[in-house]
Amino acid sequence: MSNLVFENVRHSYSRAYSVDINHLEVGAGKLVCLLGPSGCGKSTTLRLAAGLESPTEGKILIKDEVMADDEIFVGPEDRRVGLVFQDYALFPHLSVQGNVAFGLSHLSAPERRSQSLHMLETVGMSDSAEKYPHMLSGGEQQRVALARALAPNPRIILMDEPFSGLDVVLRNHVRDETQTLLKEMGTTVLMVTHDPEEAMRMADEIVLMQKGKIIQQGSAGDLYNNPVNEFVASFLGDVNHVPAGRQGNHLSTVLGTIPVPEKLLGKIAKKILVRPEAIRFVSEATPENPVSEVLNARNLGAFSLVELGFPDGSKVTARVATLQTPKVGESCAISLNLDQVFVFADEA
Ligand SMILES: Nc1ncnc2c1ncn2[C@@H]1O[C@H](COP(=O)(O)OP(=O)(O)OP(=O)(O)O)[C@@H](O)[C@H]1O
Repeated sequence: MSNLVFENVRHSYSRAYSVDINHLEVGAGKLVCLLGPSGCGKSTTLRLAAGLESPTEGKILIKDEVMADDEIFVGPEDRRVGLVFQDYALFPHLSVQGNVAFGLSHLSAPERRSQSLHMLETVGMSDSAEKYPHMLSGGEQQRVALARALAPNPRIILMDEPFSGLDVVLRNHVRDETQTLLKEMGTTVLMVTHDPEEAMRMADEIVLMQKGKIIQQGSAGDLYNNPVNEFVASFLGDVNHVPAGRQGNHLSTVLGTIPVPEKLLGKIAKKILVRPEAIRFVSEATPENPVSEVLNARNLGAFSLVELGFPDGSKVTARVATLQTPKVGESCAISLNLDQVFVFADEA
């Protein structure tokens, strides 16, 4: 069962499509992240799901009920969705409890109070029920915003960059806590983020967008380990761009020779993309394990980034466990873990 479905949904603010999605599904109980660079259409997709924008074409369903198509448009107040925005949008003149009770107007006054207190307890904020939003920290306001969104028992929670107002230390803590809570409650979530690490940390599924379109959808592992193109490979993590020359069914590079993937036989590929962790140090140099010189090594705690130079003047960055960090000036033979090396056909 999917809680949210987009079918051939297009939307434009002016002439070009800001969103052009053939198919998007958010399964019940899943936490799905819309990820992509600024302006790629993430927030518009979320606003379409919320009913804050209406599609130019296509169909949007929530729990199999049509929310928008050529004839029907269900407004945001009737969609039974919960919204959490970047700035939390709490009402400053209402107490914390009043904020959470706001969306429960269908209940009697005592029921509203007990339901809102229950939600505050769930997010660990019941001690602050009588406080006002300005008396809370950013992380606490975020929790109240989440309680307010969850209180009416929505069919899906829509979150737009919900952690971007928090400082780095608090952000990691609050997002882990939020994810645990949402999972415990079995809530279905569609969340916007521009931060790949946040998406990989939180999402069951990532939907990576570019220029209004979905480029790839899958688990963090799918996108990181099997990117469909250079954009996906580079967006999810660092890659070295290494020039390559074709020799029959092989590509020859300063890092060694690798077989051309079957799907690219007959196509042109002038470089390979190599994740820093694909480069390993080996004890002996061979034609397949070329020698490099360590130009620089930065210790980042558990691992180090090591800059390697080659006789033709090219450089790459390797990521290795700090305990295995070589010394600057040392010569090291390297090998490649081909699972973290990507080759794509050149775009014409
Ligand atoms: N109200 C608007 N009027 C006209 N164009 C808009 C409006 N809102 C967004 N756009 C345009 O639509 C496209 C998609 O914008 P959207 O805000 O959905 O992207 P986004 O991926 O959420 O970006 P960001 O990460 O910067 O918030 C962009 O080209 C943007 O300039």
